[in-house]
Amino acid sequence: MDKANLRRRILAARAGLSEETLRTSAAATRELLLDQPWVQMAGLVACYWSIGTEPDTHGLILALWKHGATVMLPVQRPDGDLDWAVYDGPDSLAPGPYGIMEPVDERRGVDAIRTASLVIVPALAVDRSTGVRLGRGKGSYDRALARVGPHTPTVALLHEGELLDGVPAEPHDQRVRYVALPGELILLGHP
Ligand SMILES: Nc1nc2c(c(=O)[nH]1)N(C=O)[C@@H](CNc1ccc(C(=O)N[C@@H](CCC(=O)O)C(=O)O)cc1)CN2
Ligand SMILES: Nc1ncnc2c1ncn2[C@@H]1O[C@H](COP(=O)(O)OP(=O)(O)OP(=O)(O)O)[C@@H](O)[C@H]1O
Repeated sequence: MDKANLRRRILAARAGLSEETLRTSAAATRELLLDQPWVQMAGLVACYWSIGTEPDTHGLILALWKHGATVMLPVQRPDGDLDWAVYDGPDSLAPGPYGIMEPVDERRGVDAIRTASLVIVPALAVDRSTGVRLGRGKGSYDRALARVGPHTPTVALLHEGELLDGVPAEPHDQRVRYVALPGELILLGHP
């Protein structure tokens, strides 16, 4: 299946998830991540402000922030690349492109992600054997993840059924090291 069809298939499946499933999945993923020492110890976390049927991050972000971590969220640039700005509580956000909430804080630049100690990204699917990530098709996270060093943990949040045996990959496609499913955190074994 090509990328466009796979995206459509996954978005259609997500559209069928109940509010209840979205809520319980988010809680399970949040607790699982917050239980990891390497998550608890991360001082600067790059995350995303979830929308619609994406794996929900709002509770996770609030918990990380309350715990004392600095959380950066993407700020969409017109060229498709991602700038970064710091979350400072629920009142620090305003709607940006695609209706996604973005921090009003100063922009830290596209390279700010290099300094994160933990990177949590949205994905529509991840390849179980290679870690290759399928995104929304704008290449934004391919550019952002290309700046992240090999020792920084990268985690894609997925719903059940989105960790696949085979995702179409092109040379520019970036991989993630972990996937977090509701109730299951998986360290992918790719080199
Ligand atoms: N929450 C979130 N923030 C993000 C991304 C993302 O995928 N999710 N991005 C990743 O690059 C960037 C924004 N790029 C985006 C590109 C396309 C669509 C998009 O196709 N949206 C659908 C509706 C989404 C839904 O409800 O599931 C649309 O507009 O029809 C969204 C964001 C940066 N911030
Ligand atoms: N490093 C890069 N610099 C500029 N453009 C890029 C880069 N990486 C990918 N692109 C472009 O982005 C477009 C979309 O790529 P692709 O379909 O692989 O996105 P994706 O990985 O699914 O989505 P995303 O990265 O936004 O989550 C492609 O046309 C690709 O050429």
